[in-house]
Order: sequence, then structure tokens, then C-alpha cells
Amino acid sequence: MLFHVRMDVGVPHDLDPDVRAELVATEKARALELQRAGTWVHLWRVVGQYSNISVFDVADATEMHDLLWSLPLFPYMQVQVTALTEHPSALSAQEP
Ligand SMILES: O=C(O)CC1=CCC(=O)O1
Repeated sequence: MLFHVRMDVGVPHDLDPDVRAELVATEKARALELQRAGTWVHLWRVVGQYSNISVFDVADATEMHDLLWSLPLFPYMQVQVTALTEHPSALSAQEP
């Protein structure tokens, strides 16, 4: 099941720089792990913003929810999630 997710990151300016660096490094390691596993299918930066647009391929909404909540930066994110389904006009939906 595919989900489109927008994450807007808002780390407090007064957060200890070392804590911030550790959070970002841990988030990156988790993102790379999930991309290599095929779960985090797309990860794009939104131009000019500390935001990303991502697509996840997970079993269901519960897995999506748990994954998002487990992200190191989750406490500092606003997250918008949209469930996706196949469009009937998509090339991939056509009969051979
Ligand atoms: O920088 C972001 O948009 C938040 C984030 C997601 C994965 C990652 O490494 O950083």
C-alpha cells in the first residue's frame, strides 16, 4: 500500500547543536535503511523549505503510522499523509 507523505521539519533553534546533529544523523541512517529495504520509495526535498515529499510502500495504515512515529525527527515534524491507489488511466493499470 502506497502513501504520499509530506514532512515539514521544525527543529527548535535553541536545541543543543550536538543533539540536533545526532538527531539528523540518526534520521538519515533510518531513512537509508528504509530506502534500501524498498519501504521508503521516494524521498525528495521541497525546494527552499526544510520539508520533504516522500512515498512509502507499506502493508497498511498501521505500519505507516508506526513507521512515522518511530522516526527520530518525528517530534519535530508536521506530517501530512495521503493514501494512494492506482489510477485507472495509469500505464501500469492497462491490459497488456
Ligand atoms: O530533512 C528532512 O526532510 C527530514 C528527513 C527525512 C529523512 C532524512 O534523512 O531527513
